[in-house]
Amino acid sequence: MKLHLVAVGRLRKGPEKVLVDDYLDRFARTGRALGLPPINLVELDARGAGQGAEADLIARALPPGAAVAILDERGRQLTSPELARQIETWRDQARDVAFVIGGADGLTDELRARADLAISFGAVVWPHMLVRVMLAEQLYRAAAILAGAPYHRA
Ligand SMILES: C[S@@+](CC[C@H](N)C(=O)[O-])C[C@H]1O[C@@H](n2cnc3c(N)ncnc32)[C@H](O)[C@@H]1O
Repeated sequence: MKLHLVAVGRLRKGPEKVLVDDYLDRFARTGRALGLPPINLVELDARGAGQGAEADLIARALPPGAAVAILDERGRQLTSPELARQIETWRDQARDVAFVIGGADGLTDELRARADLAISFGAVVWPHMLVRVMLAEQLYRAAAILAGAPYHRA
């Protein structure tokens, strides 16, 4: 299994980068004992070329055969344990997974149609850099749930 986080835009030095790096480090440490690999962050820079150019970059970044989990406000609002179980299922199937976060222009209908899962963090639209932070935290939380660690207390 390989895990990829495919995101439009480059995160510069700043609070969001500190948080993303921290949660991805924690995921790597907690996931090791669970057979979960570190998350490979793929940053795509379309330099404001628009949704079509971003879609092309995303399509090229998706490993063949990988399950595609897009972040989309119109998607499903999973509980954290549900996300953890989904990741466990992909791990048990030895399935590669690509989590995809769009840029300012969002994701295309084509990508929405081909996605295996669309994850929503609520009906409101969040800035993509904050979605990256929230996803990194939820992935770490998922690993903590699977490990039975006390981080998740709900
Ligand atoms: C600024 S938003 C793009 C908004 C764009 N106007 C649209 O209609 O999709 C950038 C990216 O953040 C993610 N995103 C924003 N809000 C979200 C939410 N509530 N749940 C999940 N992902 C979200 C999506 O991947 C989106 O493509």
